[in-house]
Amino acid sequence: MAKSKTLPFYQRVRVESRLKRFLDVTIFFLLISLLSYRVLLLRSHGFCCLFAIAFLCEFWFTFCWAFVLNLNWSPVRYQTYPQRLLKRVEEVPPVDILVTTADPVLEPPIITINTVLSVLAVEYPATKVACYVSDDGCSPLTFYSLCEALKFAKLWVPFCKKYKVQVRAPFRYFSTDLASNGSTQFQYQWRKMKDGYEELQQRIEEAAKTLTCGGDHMVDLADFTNTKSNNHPPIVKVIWENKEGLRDGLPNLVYVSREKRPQIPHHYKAGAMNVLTRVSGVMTNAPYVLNLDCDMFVNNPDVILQAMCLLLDPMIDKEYAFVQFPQSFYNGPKDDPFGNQWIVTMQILVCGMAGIQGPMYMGTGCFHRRKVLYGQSLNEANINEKYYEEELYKTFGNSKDFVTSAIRTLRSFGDDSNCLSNSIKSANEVATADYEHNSGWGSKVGWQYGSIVEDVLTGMEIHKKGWKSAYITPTPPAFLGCAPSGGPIPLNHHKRAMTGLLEILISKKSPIVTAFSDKLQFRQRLIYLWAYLVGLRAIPEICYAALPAFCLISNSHFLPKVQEPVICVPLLLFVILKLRGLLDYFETGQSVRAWWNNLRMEKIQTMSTSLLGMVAVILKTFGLSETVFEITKKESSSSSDDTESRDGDFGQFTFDESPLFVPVTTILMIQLAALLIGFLQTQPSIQEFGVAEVLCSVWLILCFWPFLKGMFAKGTYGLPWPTLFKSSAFALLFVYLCQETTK
Ligand SMILES: O=c1ccn([C@@H]2O[C@H](COP(=O)(O)OP(=O)(O)O[C@H]3O[C@H](CO)[C@@H](O)[C@H](O)[C@H]3O)[C@@H](O)[C@H]2O)c(=O)[nH]1
Ligand SMILES: [Mn+2]
Repeated sequence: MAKSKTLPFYQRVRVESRLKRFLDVTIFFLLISLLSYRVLLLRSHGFCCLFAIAFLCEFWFTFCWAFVLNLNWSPVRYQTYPQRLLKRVEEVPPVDILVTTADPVLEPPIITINTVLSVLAVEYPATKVACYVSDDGCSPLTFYSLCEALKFAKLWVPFCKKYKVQVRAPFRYFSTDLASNGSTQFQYQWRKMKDGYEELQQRIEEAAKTLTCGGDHMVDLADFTNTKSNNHPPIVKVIWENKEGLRDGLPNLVYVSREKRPQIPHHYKAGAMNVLTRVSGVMTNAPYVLNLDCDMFVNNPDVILQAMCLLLDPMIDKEYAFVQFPQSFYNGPKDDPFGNQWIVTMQILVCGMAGIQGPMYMGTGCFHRRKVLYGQSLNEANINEKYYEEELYKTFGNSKDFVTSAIRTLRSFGDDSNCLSNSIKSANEVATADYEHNSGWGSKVGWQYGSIVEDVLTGMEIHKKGWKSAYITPTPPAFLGCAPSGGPIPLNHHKRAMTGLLEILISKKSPIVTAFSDKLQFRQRLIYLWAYLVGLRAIPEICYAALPAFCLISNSHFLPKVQEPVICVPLLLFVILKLRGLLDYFETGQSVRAWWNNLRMEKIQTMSTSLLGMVAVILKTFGLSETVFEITKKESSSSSDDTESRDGDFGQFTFDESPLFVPVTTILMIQLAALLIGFLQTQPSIQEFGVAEVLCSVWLILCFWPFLKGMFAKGTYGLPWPTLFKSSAFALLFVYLCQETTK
């Protein structure tokens, strides 16, 4: 008995592998050897532009590998024990769950309400949960859907709790057939629920048609008359309040559409999160905040307890500022053809970060301590005298109610839930468009502005204060979202990330600039730098890809010839590097195919999205354009015909006229042209044949296979003419220049 009192709620387990360490170090030494070879060559042959470029690229690769080495060195995993927590903690703390949605077309409300339903049904006392939905689209359809979802929730939530349903997002739950082994009562209830959900779906579909022409609805939509998504007053509506305080009832549900005015910047998701933070602050003010994207439903109903194991452990030496769960996806196509299931990243790379100061904040599926979001540093135990009232108003804005709530938070006072309907007025006040004017929101407190990857930036600012973060990977996965399939969407998605990461690198908050004034751990700083530098790697990658082509066309070499012993170095490097990658895929139970798909997508992404991300940042720096948060289209694969069409074009690439496709098509054409020219030229003198260069070229063509197919396919599966035209122009120019320089 006494022993159970001292058992921790969680354990941090080191999971490093000797083999991987050995391979990582070997790769690093091979890279160094390659560099030394270049230096020797430059010394004996004198300066040569070709070798110099090769040297610079390889120097970059070595530099990056040092970061990777750091990342993979000491991974950890967390093991949680929720049962111990339940035994020892009498009253679990409240949590505010913040969900963002922004566009009823790109993010169909049926997806959002599934997330909301899964939130309302979590295994946690209903009195301790409040769900806030931010709607940046100011859409009556979203509001209507939420109201309808609430009616369904009154049946759904008790059903889930009674039968211990695992997946509590109805569209996923009903995507598998009824198991025949349940009791008859369960079977009856199951059918009833399924019918109820289908009706809900129908009502929303109908509303989508009629709302636009002003149909009559059971829900009061007066607030939405004469509103435009980018021009409207704040709308805060309590959809449900758990007035009686029933632990088994339904959690509070609040709809928030912050004020938008065309001339006032709204800072996209970061802005929406800050409004939600304030609205929830004046309403329920829970000490913990979980935020979810509208497509990330709760897949593991125990998730809050899991997080609490880390946040509440009495034996924690240093408090964790936030607890991040992995971003995982449902319904991923087999073998991850678009490389966006992130399995290795989530299961291996992030564990590497967890072994240092902690994972980055990934924007969704993360529990934050509210006081940390309010700017508290580690060891600054409670709000102290230095916070004069005046200063608080300066930081948090001019709402008395909000500042009062913030003081409670910063002083770690207990529960202070208000009656929701009484706080509507202050909620509207803090959701106005100019509320943040001249305040600390977006810089000192809350979600950070200045980059379209607000999450990484916000997390870094927290780490800079000396806080740690933790990472839990429970089975079944805590949250599941939808990953975009095929063609342009994942590339655009990636481009946005690249743009945002570069924005941080060149900003005032860059970890290089603040190196002497912040509390980032050295190795954690390297991790952030590595993430930001990824955005720059298009240049060395593209240059390196051009080298073999150049050599084939101009009949020269940048790699050792086959008969030279030193050829072993690049050869071994290549083989070990690929095997090392493969190891991670085997470890996470994936196939060789998945490894290959990810490998080639990474190549494709580097050369297209990183490049265009760089261009976007350069344009922003010169004030020529602004970076925009383009919302990713979410597929509602809830209906069965959707799944069929998905299977139909399974894994196929689709293209459009986006400039994103030009760089890769160009490089592909250059390789093809180079091989052709190379073979024609080397006929007479077999001696000069650059085997290594040919292999490089062929390897690239294999990586770009979907594009090669796209050059000959039709419709959306084919590369459009303008893209082909632009790319061939660039490729011809390259060939011409190569021949000119060797004349
Ligand atoms: O003006 C906006 C734009 C977006 N969103 C919401 O932001 C979320 C993420 O948008 P999405 O288009 O799905 O972006 P992703 O690239 O999938 O998001 C990843 O990258 C973002 C930026 O790094 C993170 O914030 C996300 O959590 C992370 O999932 C969605 O819920 C949107 O509704 C808003 O609320 N307001
Ligand atoms: Mn998303």
